[in-house]
Order: sequence, then C-alpha cells, then structure tokens
Amino acid sequence: MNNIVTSRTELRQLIRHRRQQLNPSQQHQAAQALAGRFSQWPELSDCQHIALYLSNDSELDTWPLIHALWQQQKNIYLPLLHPFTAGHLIFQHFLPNTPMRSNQFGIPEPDWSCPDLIPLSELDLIVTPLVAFDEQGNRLGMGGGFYDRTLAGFSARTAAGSPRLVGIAHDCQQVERIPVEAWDVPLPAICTPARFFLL
Ligand SMILES: Nc1nc2c(c(=O)[nH]1)N(C=O)[C@@H](CNc1ccc(C(=O)N[C@@H](CCC(=O)O)C(=O)O)cc1)CN2
Ligand SMILES: Nc1ncnc2c1ncn2[C@@H]1O[C@H](COP(=O)(O)OP(=O)(O)OP(=O)(O)O)[C@@H](O)[C@H]1O
Repeated sequence: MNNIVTSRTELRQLIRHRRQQLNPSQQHQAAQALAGRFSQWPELSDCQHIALYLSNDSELDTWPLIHALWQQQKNIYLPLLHPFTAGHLIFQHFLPNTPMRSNQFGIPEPDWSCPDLIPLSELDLIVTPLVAFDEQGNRLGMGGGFYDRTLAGFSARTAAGSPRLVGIAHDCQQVERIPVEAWDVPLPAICTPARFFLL
C-alpha cells in the first residue's frame, strides 16, 4: 500500500475499514480459499492441539477452517479472556456441542470449564487473529495486547518447542510496514487466501 499512514491507531482504523468493505461473496470465497490452503499445510501433520478463534469485525471467517480441521481429527481450542489475569488469554477445548457465552467484546467463547483448559505449552499451534501484517511477519492486533501479553517471553521465530504461531488474514490486510513496538510478538508464518508467507 502507499504508506503515508504510520501511527498504529490510524493503521488499525484504516485496515479494519478496508476489510469491512469486503462483501459477503468475497468473505465467503476468502474463507473457503484459506481453509483449503491452510488445511493442506504440511506442518499440520505434527500439530494435534490447535488454538483458533471465532471471527469478529469482518475478520476472515474461521468456520470453514475449523470444520476442515475437525475432519482431520484435530483438537481445536478457543481463547477466553482470562478471568483473573487481566489482559491475558487462556485456551479451552472446543467441540460442536461446547456451551458458549459472549465475552465483553461480544465474541462467543466457551463457557469456562477447568478440565477443558489447556496449558499454553501443550498447544502445538496457535492461529492468531490480526488487523494488519507486513512481509517481515510483524503483526498489529485489535489493540488490547491480549496475544502479545499471553505470548510474551516466547520468541516465535527461535523457539524450538511448542507452540508454533501462524497468523491468518485477508490479503487486503497486508501493509508495507507495521510500526513495531518492543512488546510485539512477530509471526513466523502468515496464511492468506492467496498465499502462505513463511518468514
Ligand atoms: N476474533 C477475535 N477474537 C479475539 C481477539 C481478536 O482479535 N479477534 N482478540 C485479540 O486480542 C481477543 C479479544 N480482543 C479484542 C480487542 C478489542 C476488540 C474490539 O472490538 N474493540 C472495540 C471496542 C470495544 C469496547 O471497548 O468494548 C473497538 O476497537 O471497536 C475486540 C476484541 C481475544 N479474542
Ligand atoms: N507483554 C506485555 N506486557 C504488558 N503490556 C503489554 C504487553 N504487550 C502489550 N501490552 C500492552 O497492550 C496494549 C496494546 O498493545 P498492542 O497495541 O500491541 O495490541 P495488539 O497487538 O494490537 O492487540 P492483540 O495482541 O490483543 O491482538 C499496549 O498498551 C501495550 O503496552
């Protein structure tokens, strides 16, 4: 993009507005294309426990991907806003019949159930939402710092162990350069309907 916009707040507004312009047919095609591309990613064969999220605010619809991964017998987990540690996320097992509630942002999340929580270290892969990304793997989110706080201290590019990280987004969410802050956790992979960026 022609990047005169540098502030994170402005960039967030611009790209959120841009993805809100996608019509239902474009959204549908994007979600199908992403599910097809992502579910054939060879590295998935090593991943049994996968954190995803339910889409909000014109994010790429994750339902086709969730169904494709369930068909591959993967265990899917969703984020819950941590009930005690503000600004952090925890992850809970998600099945078609899991009871759900809406969180403070109106996003459905599983009803809290201790036995179904999974420690971060036992997840093989975390698929993160994002508002904007660049080709260096930098990620700008909704502005709550939830994923950055939850993943802090964990260097996605160098960590030998679990979990791996991958961002998913519409192609129109790519920008030339994200103004990076010290706490930002970069993504080693980003999947869009058109391509897979591996950093
Ligand atoms: N689908 C999805 N789920 C997610 C995230 C996400 O980015 N996408 N999150 C990623 O961290 C966490 C929630 N973070 C969020 C942060 C802000 C807003 C939001 O809509 N903010 C409104 C203001 C709402 C308010 O103040 O009550 C806005 O900016 O318009 C939504 C989710 C966990 N779950
Ligand atoms: N590791 C951290 N420790 C403490 N505060 C943090 C951390 N990471 C982010 N924050 C705080 O969270 C706020 C929002 O951060 P930022 O704008 O990077 O969120 P985001 O990446 O857009 O959101 P998200 O990660 O939820 O998708 C900032 O004020 C930042 O100071």
